[in-house]
Amino acid sequence: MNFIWNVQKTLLAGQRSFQLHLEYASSCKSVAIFGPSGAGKTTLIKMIAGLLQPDIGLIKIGSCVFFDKKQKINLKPQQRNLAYFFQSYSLFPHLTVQQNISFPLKKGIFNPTKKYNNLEISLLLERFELVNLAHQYPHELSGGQQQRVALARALITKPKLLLLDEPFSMLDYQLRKRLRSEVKAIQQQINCLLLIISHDQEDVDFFAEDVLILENGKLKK
Ligand SMILES: Nc1ncnc2c1ncn2[C@@H]1O[C@H](COP(=O)(O)OP(=O)(O)OP(=O)(O)O)[C@@H](O)[C@H]1O
Repeated sequence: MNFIWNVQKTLLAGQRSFQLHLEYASSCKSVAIFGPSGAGKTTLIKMIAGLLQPDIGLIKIGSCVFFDKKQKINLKPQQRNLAYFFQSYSLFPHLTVQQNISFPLKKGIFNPTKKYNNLEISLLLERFELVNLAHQYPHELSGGQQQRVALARALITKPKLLLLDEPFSMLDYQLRKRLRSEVKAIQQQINCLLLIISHDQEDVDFFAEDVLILENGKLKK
């Protein structure tokens, strides 16, 4: 199985409480999570990323147990070998496009230098149509250009799991189509699993071998 989880989580905000209980197992490589606003999609993906701890349960991705309450296993986000692209992605404002993309590769305390270059970065700049913007700073970019930089940054470490939360929302139709193909090609090349949250049916049709429909913290399907 590639994806296994059985998790429960209660979130409290004032008088409101949201209860999530999801059980799933699949040998698919790409799964889409679909559902109305507030259904629990981001909550689930945050638990998989290690940013939110389930109250009880188990999360196993590929051969790696990320979380197991009974066995007291809870890997840190950086131990999970994943990349998480989320809606309010933030680029480092003082770093250029190229430096932002290479940031996850940096070793030690220094930021990547502007001259830092390697083949992977050049390829990603090309694939995400960022070559001409390599030396610009985030505030000089449009929303869609920033989104592409954040996607390239997510992929540079060749993660085993790619978590995408509305990855193409800021892009126009044609660019969206091209980038879907690029992301899929990279996914196949680095052989990683993919979980994608999207309200766009075309994203779902393009990527997903299986679709999970969430409603009010439960699986609909
Ligand atoms: N930190 C929190 N504390 C309390 N409740 C929260 C917290 N985060 C989210 N919730 C609640 O949990 C529920 C699920 O939120 P979640 O962000 O997972 O939904 P979603 O399906 O991703 O929605 P959207 O499509 O709008 O992003 C919502 O009712 C939300 O108000």
